[in-house]
Amino acid sequence: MQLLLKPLSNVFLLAGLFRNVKICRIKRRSQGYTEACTLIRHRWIKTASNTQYRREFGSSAHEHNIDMSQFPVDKIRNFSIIAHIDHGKSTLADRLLEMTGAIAKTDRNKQVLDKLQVERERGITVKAQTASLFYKHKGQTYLLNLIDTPGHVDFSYEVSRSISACQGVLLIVDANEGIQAQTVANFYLAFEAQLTIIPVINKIDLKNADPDRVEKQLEKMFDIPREECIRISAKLGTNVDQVLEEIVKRIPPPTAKLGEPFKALVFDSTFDHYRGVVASIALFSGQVCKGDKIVSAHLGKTYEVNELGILRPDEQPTERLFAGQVGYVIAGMKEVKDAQIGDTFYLQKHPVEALPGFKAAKCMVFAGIYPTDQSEYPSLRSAVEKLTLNDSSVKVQKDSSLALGAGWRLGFLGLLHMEVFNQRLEQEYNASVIVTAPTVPYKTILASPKLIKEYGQEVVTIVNPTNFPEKSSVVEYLEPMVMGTIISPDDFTGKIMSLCQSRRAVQKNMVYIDDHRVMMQYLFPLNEIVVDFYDELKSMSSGYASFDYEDAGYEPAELIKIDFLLNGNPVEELTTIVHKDRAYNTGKAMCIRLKESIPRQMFEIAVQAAIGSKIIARETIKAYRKNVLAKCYGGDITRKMKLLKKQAEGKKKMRRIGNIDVPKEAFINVLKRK
Ligand SMILES: Nc1nc2c(ncn2[C@@H]2O[C@H](COP(=O)(O)OP(=O)(O)OP(=O)(O)O)[C@@H](O)[C@H]2O)c(=O)[nH]1
Repeated sequence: MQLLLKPLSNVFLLAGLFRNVKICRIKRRSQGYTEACTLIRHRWIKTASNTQYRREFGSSAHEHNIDMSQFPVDKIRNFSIIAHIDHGKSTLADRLLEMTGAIAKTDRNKQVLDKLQVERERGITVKAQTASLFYKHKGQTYLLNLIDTPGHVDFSYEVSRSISACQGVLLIVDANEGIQAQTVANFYLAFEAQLTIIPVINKIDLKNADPDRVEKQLEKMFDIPREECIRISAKLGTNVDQVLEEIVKRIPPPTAKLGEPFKALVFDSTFDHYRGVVASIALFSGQVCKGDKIVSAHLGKTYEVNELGILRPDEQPTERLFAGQVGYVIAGMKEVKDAQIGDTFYLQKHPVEALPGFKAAKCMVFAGIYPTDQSEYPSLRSAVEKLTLNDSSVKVQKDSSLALGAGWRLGFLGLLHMEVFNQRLEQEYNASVIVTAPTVPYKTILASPKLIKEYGQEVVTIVNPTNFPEKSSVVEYLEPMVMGTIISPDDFTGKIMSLCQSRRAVQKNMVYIDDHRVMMQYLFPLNEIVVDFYDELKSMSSGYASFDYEDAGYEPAELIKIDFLLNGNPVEELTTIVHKDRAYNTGKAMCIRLKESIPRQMFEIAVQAAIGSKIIARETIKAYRKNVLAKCYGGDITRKMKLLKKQAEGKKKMRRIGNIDVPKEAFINVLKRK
């Protein structure tokens, strides 16, 4: 295969020698930090020799104006890589990019598609990315469009979006860990979408790898014949060439109609500070080129195409995009709402029927977000707007509170999703925010005519605990439920069962997936698993158990609102809704954890939990005077100033309630049971 690729790369190399610096605009998708990277790269490229450049980026960056018409639909394969978290999707994507010449083989090219700072720091994929690869097989060049997807349960919405633009998937399973909870969830996503599934057993280089066992599991759970599995090591590159061959052989080309009018699905979009919205599209029919006037079926707005091309994985402009291809389009869309994910684009002169959109992502966790300083509200608003364009699964609703001022109530797919969003706000937009304790969306059936009139309906979803109506004005409270799947070695079955029972879960199913591994399914109240269930499950099973969940509707529940007070001042961020039977224990435990999280201050602090006007728990934080200058005897003024400055910086990370400073992370930490 290397031999086949060589002539292709030579052409690119020659093209590169004559190309203009402008061509090498290495434009990463996404925000702030990536733009900084772009500038640095621009500068570097200008001074670098071609040889250096090639070493850094590989031959593909020199390609330009590829004539996409040389890729008839039957030579196109659109596929996704799906797997449980950490089973090696991004590593395999790196190898595929390297082997097809899209990037150079250097150690620096690790997890190339994980572009966000948070992805690299946390070692997880958050945002699905696209890369077009050119692959030569039996004398023919194929265009393989690869969409890398996240593995964590919170980001499964990204997986289902990616899948809608594909005809096949590589289902990666770790040869040591075997089938895990998200493997099951992802398999069914692809299966229900009727995609071709290529099972790939990864990490066969590991000492404890047992691919035979994994093959048996795949056969038992999904009816996948053993001979269909490909055994690889994405890290070492073993058998990755076979994966490329099988993509071409097994995955069908898209059923695109070139002769029909242009119709494309928007499956992703990002916001670029300089060029506006960059939309990723999958073309179902026709073709589009620069200057074309396209219409968004959802909004009915018309835009002129300024630039289009493919992602390799950096943007590479082309003259046209054809039916069956996946690429990007920039069309002067300035408003973040202009490129809705799931929308259809068509030509103004040839209107067509819109493609079916996506089911809206369902938010499982809600939290209030407020600027630390109200004067920063406008800049935070623009950051939230831009970030939600990149992450359309976040639900945004304006909110305001007496204590915290103007802000938003945001809906997330899970707690990790929420943490990642906040981290991105801070890292990419330099925003300083207060995040309230996360809550799940409860429902109430209202009885009070006054409230029914106020809300305009009888059944209301409550996403802000401070608005939770009193028992006297409702017929019934309802809480969201989820069906949880746990896969674990059977040594931990007993412990896991008691953990689930302690979380008010009801067992629905239990099967052995092989001699030692068991899959259990439980119906959980969402509130019981949202904050710390997964951490506890992991620690009690020494990291071996995996967990995934899906929406299972609502069930009636006896719920109660608990307020928390510091020296009599209510702490709105902590208001919590719990099951009636848990009220006393939760109130007590949260007071204790609050006491541990708030540093002692110069006066005594009473930490109280209350239901209505009744105090149900109390802790006291003793007075303590922290004199940061105590160690500075003598008259070194600069040292004193330094210490005072450090203390002031520490205070920025605090939220002031009355005259009490509370560390911001305390609001989430107090909800964690261990
Ligand atoms: N030994 C070995 N390690 C591997 C192999 N493939 C991936 N890894 C390692 O497994 C870890 C996870 O790999 P990733 O490629 O980030 O996994 P991922 O599935 O993309 O993870 P998420 O995007 O977070 O879901 C990394 O430390 C990789 O170096 C392999 O074939 N052999």
